[in-house]
Order: sequence, then structure tokens, then C-alpha cells
Amino acid sequence: MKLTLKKNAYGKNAVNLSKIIRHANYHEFRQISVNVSLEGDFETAHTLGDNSKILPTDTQKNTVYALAKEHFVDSIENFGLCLANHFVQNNPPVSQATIEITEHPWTRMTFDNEPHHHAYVGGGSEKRTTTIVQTADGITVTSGLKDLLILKTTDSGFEGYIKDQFTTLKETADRILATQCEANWIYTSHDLDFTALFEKIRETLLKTFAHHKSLSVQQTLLAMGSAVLEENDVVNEISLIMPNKHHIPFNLEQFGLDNKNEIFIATDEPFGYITGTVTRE
Ligand SMILES: O=c1[nH]c(=O)c2[nH]c(=O)[nH]c2[nH]1
Repeated sequence: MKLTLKKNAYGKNAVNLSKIIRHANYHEFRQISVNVSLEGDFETAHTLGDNSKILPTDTQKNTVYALAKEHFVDSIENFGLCLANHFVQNNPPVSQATIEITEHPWTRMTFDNEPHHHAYVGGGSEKRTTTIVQTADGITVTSGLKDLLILKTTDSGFEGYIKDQFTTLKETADRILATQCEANWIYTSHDLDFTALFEKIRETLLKTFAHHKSLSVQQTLLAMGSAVLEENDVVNEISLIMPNKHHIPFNLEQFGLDNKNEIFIATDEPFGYITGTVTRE
């Protein structure tokens, strides 16, 4: 029997790095987690144990720290582009480098409307993300956010669905809509103001979620993705993951009380899992 090694990749995950950028009048603090993954001509490492084409993952990790000194100065996208280019350009066996970066946000403490010089508060669950893929054919930049907790207390309903012998869910024209949103969008170029675009796209996602008269998570997901594409020529496609974090009205009638859509059980699991990709025709 002849067996072949198909797709293979290797790299270093969770290279956790923090950086102080000392400006004249304040310290900027950044914290990121980097995954490096290389693909290419690594068959003989698997078949013969010949490591002559292998750049050790330990070296990959060191490269992230070393290049951060000069090159992690603004967006995670620009740092990712620098890393991907380094691995492809300096290692002939590498045909594809994939760099994933997650940024853990820190914001400066503010007292009497004045940001403190060097003290920070963690940014909560939300994280900014990017994935850079570089091959001989080109570079793709996919950016996004994850663990963005958003909720609205009205302008959301869910009615008119299939009912069968197992249906117990009550139709509602007024419910809580809550999700832990992940979004990933693909840029048409790798020469952009990534931070300004991130802020703009995040704002569009939030604004659309807030203003949409939601008949379902599915409908809101499409509205959010469509708004991003309509407002940003430099985005080709966006994928959204919007788990439905249920808040179920609690039965107060058992205590002779009327629940006017005020008291809910917040349930973590199970949760609805709604995903979708919106693209240009
Ligand atoms: O917006 C929703 N979409 C569904 O598909 C669904 N299913 C469900 O039980 N509740 C909801 N809500």
C-alpha cells in the first residue's frame, strides 16, 4: 500500500508578547498573541527525519520577539505582514506563511478626563484579530474581532417558525437579543490604514446591531455584514459568528406575579449558533 503525506504545516502557537512604546508624554502598552504556521517543502522531514529544511519553531518564536522591537509599532496587520514576509523571503522551502495575531486591548486609566501617563485597565473580553497569508501568488489580510459581547433589550423578536410535536418555544415580538460576536473580513489590499478601518467597521457592526428591527439573529447577521460591505469598498467578504445568548423569561405566575418582560434566566448553554458569510456578487 502506498501512502502519501498530504497537507502539512508547522509553526509556533500562542507566542505571547507585550510591548511598551515610550512616547514623550505617555507610555503606550500593547499585548498580543501570535501564531506562526509555515507550509512548503517539508516532506523529507516527515519521511526521512531530515530537518535540513526546517526552521525550528523555537526560532520562529524568537523571530516574533526580535522583529517586534522595530516592526510592532502600529497595527497588528502591519506587524503580521512583516512577519509573514520575513519567513517567506528568508526560507526557500517555505511556500506559505500564515500569521495569526490576537490583540488584548488595554486602555489608559482616566482621572478627571485626563488619561494617566502609564496606568491601564484591561479591555474586557473583546479582542481585535488578524490573519495574514503570504504565498508567491500574493498576500491576503483577513481582519476582525472576537468575543464582542453585545445585547439589546428590545427591537428583537422571533415568530413564524416551524412548529412540530417537539416545539415548546413561545413566539415573541419583544425579546432580549444578546450575542458574543465574532467577525472576520477580507481586505482587497495589504496597503491600508488598518486601524482606522477597524474602528470604522466595528462602529458599523455596532450601529447596525443597535438600529436593526430584528426578526431573527439570521436577519440581523445579514444586515450587519451587508452594512460593512456597503460602506467599505476595500472589504470583499465578511463572515460573522453570532451565538444566540438566550435570556428566557422567568415564570413569575407561579408566585402570582406578572412578568412584564422584566425578569429572565440568562442561560449559557445550550446556545443557538448562527453563522453566515456575506460577499459581493
Ligand atoms: O433568532 C433566532 N433564530 C433562530 O433560528 C432561533 N431558534 C430559536 O430557538 N430561537 C431563535 N432565534
